[in-house]
Amino acid sequence: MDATAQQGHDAQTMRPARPRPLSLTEVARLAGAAAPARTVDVTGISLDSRQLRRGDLYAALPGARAHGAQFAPQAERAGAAAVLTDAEGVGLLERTGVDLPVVVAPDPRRSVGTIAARVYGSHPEDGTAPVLLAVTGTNGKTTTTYFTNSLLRALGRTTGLIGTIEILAGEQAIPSRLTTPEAPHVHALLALMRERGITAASMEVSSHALEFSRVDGVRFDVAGFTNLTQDHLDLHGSMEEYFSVKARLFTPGRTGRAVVVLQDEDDVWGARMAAHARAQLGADRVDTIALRGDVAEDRDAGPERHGADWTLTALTRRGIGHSFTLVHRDGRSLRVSTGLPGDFNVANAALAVVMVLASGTDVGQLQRVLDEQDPLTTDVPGRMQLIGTEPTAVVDFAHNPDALRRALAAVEPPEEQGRVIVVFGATGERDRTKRPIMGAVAARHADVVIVTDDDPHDEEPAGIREEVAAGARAADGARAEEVLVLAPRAVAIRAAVAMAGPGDSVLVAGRGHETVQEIRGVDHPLDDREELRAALADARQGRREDR
Ligand SMILES: CC(=O)N[C@H]1[C@@H](OP(=O)(O)OP(=O)(O)OC[C@H]2O[C@@H](n3ccc(=O)[nH]c3=O)[C@H](O)[C@@H]2O)O[C@H](CO)[C@@H](O)[C@@H]1O[C@H](C)C(=O)N[C@@H](C)C(=O)N[C@H](CCC(=O)O)C(=O)O
Ligand SMILES: Nc1ncnc2c1ncn2[C@@H]1O[C@H](COP(=O)(O)OP(=O)(O)OP(=O)(O)O)[C@@H](O)[C@H]1O
Repeated sequence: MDATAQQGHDAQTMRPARPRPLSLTEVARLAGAAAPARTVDVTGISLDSRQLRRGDLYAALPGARAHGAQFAPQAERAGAAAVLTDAEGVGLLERTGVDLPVVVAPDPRRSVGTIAARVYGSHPEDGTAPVLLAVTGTNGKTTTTYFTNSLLRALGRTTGLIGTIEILAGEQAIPSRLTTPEAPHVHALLALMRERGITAASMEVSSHALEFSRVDGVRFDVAGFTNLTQDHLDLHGSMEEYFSVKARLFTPGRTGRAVVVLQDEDDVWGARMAAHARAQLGADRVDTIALRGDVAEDRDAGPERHGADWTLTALTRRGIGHSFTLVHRDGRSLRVSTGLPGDFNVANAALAVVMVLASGTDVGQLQRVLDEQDPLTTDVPGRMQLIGTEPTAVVDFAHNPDALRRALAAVEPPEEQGRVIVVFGATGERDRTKRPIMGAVAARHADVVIVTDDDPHDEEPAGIREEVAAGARAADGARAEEVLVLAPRAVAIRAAVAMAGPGDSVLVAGRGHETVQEIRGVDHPLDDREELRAALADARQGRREDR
């Protein structure tokens, strides 16, 4: 076992075995700062004193709660070789009495990625870095990266993955903390992947990552866009700003090619992202996928409504999933199927296929792999995960209005033979505006709405539940007969199962693969899949005893 593997199960500690020492003078140059009075070589970079290793550059950055310079004494004790900070940080450093060489840059966060790329050698010039695929968008990033990972493996590649659920940089899977890790970890992981012989990697890129420079210095081969719907307005303020942050990924410094999904004729964001990508990268470096034929007919309607390169046709149900054909306007076509339920997984599967093609795969080879290995029928933990039948019981990660609407549609019993019962809540201290909207979506698409807790964080849980339930009660055109408010979550799940008949569907939404619920800084073990499984088993047992 090598040193990095011995560090255990935390992605934050994973580093390549052979960093490339970098002088502080070079650090200053990369940061656009004056040369330091004292120079020294650094062999790593960290923006967290708790994860710092001997010889690292400590990037002391301003944050929402604190300024990193406050933690410089801890960084010094951990063996920091130097500090990179801003003007405010210098003042704080002086008060701490830390005696390390310092580089002062106007906006140091913006140079962390470039410095990390150099010191870890994540993008060597000899072209031996893994082929890198990025997926961004409000929903579907995790699923699409699981799909690209599975396709690339089926094609014989040794693959890596960075995303919300886990990080794969070799044999071990490491649970993730963030959808996209901080820039030092991203570059360390990419360099480590190369050392371990990984030839292709898929990565989720969140809007937080783009806003906080977590993927600066990363050059992707192909970037994919799933969709843009309401979420994270607490960070971005407006949909326009949210779009412009996502659009940063589709620029020449960050990606070679782009693949953009066009949902339907009303999908302004997809059409705008395609136009933006074409303007930035050149039309021949962008592929669009129209999920419906009528979108493709817009080909000559101007840059905003540029028609699609690929059109999805012949969509049919296959088990609980779908099969379909992707047809290129030059006549090429691919038959694709996925065993994952939901129309949105058709979109995710199509995006994954076109991204893998765009990364340089031959159509014939890809078709063979699709036919022979069924790579798009792969498990994605907590995404439309079927826990039981009779009633159909599903755990899904839907935690915003669009995802919830689509997940509810996907669990609809055939021909109105049963009811839909949904259990969900909303996260505390995040986008409050989506709470009543999610309540209304649930009331319009489910027969019974059970509002409960998600991760309240430091917010009062009852208040969050009430905001969601108020939206459900006030919804126009509501289908729900009942809106119940029940907590804790395990009790809400049991109540849903207790009222479900064999032909009904129970959807437990919002937490997917998560295994702890955070309330006032304390993590409480909670896994929706286990709770639902246990509730179903008890209900079965109860029925047996009643007989
Ligand atoms: C809004 C946001 O992204 N915040 C991240 C950010 O926090 P911050 O800069 O405000 O940090 P702070 O606590 O004020 O501390 C300031 C600085 O001191 C450092 N520090 C702090 C304490 C200490 O003992 N030593 C130390 O060095 C911190 O590393 C930081 O650089 O930097 C921290 C350190 O890297 C992150 O942990 C933290 O993510 C928080 C936990 C978070 O929850 N982020 C979420 C919202 C997020 O990024 N989510 C997206 C996906 C969203 C989605 O699609 O659903 C993601 O990509 O995961
Ligand atoms: N293409 C899509 N369009 C709309 N909703 C989707 C799509 N794909 C998945 N979903 C819904 O969104 C939920 C989250 O899916 P997934 O984890 O793949 O997305 P994500 O973008 O990675 O989300 P997050 O960043 O919050 O983890 C799913 O559980 C499902 O309900």
